[in-house]
Amino acid sequence: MSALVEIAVAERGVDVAFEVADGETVALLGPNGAGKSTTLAVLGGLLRPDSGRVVLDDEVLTSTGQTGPDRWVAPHARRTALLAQDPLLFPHLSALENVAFGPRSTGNGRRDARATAARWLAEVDATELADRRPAQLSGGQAQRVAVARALAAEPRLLLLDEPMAALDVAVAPALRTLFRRVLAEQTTVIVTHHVLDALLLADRVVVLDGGRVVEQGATADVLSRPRSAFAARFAGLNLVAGTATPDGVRRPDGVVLHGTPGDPPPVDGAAAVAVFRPSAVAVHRGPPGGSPRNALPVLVTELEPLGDLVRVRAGDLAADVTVASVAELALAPGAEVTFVVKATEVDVYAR
Ligand SMILES: Nc1ncnc2c1ncn2[C@@H]1O[C@H](COP(=O)(O)OP(=O)(O)OP(=O)(O)O)[C@@H](O)[C@H]1O
Repeated sequence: MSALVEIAVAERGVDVAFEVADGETVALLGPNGAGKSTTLAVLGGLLRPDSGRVVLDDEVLTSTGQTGPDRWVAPHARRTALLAQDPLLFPHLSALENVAFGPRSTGNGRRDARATAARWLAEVDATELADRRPAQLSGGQAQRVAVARALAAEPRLLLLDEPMAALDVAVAPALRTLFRRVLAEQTTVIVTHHVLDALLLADRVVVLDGGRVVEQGATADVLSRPRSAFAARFAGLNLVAGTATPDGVRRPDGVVLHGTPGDPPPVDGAAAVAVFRPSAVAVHRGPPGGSPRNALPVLVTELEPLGDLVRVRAGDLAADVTVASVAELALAPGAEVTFVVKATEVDVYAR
């Protein structure tokens, strides 16, 4: 089941277009207010766009402001399933009855629906929870039952809105493993703020910012060679945007970062980005002496613990340094320092 999405919701400043191939999982990424939940709501039929269309294989679910008659398929008739942060199980039904609800409502007999529900509960390792009411389930258990309920309805398109966000960090990995298994063949759109979800679950990512698609592509490509500031930050990489020089990128302020041009190399003078890891950055109090390294004068904005290291943030840029060097250099917000990175650590891509 493949999906075509081209929608605009003027009131929310959202205007996005992307496709989901059959069996593919696409992650919608982006900062708060980017339009991710709005897009999911339109896909699930909870919100009507001002214009655009949503097409699942050959069936038009939504069509507004296009040539031809408007079309609108009601949420329950779309065969899409939405799983949100909060599992939203029916409180008066057992776990098994909750999961059987979808098969029942698509016309299956009671016995068949219960058999399907039992199969899905087993699939999510929740067989022993079958007779419990939602109030007797932990957050992680309830979310597993909600996953079974969503999948038992055999949705043509599964919509996941930060399904791990409300869970303990201890529970999230098990659920992620479960999703990895059950999403393999399922056409899915997932909204997430976690890089691991994108890496482990999504074939492709679509990055939204300010209601627009700013970048999309195979997950590994976008996260290792981000073109947008958001994707770089999401992937934990530094990104400097500017125009291409023969061996680097010139920032609007004239500072040039030298690096290794990607393939194909950006055209001289065209928009380009330089990408490098925070761990490749050394922090100096003054300009580095003599060597031909890249030097970026910056103002420290924030220090964050990062395992054994400290992430030194300077606006959009970051350097990972040892606790000893933070002490030695007396790093603190407001400190004027130089981020230094070797050209061999910098990759340059066309934007
Ligand atoms: N119910 C609503 N009514 C009107 N505007 C809304 C509503 N919900 C969201 N918006 C606006 O629509 C835009 C897109 O918001 P949306 O919730 O889709 O973003 P998001 O990417 O899901 O953000 P977050 O990561 O914070 O959930 C924002 O400008 C937001 O303020």
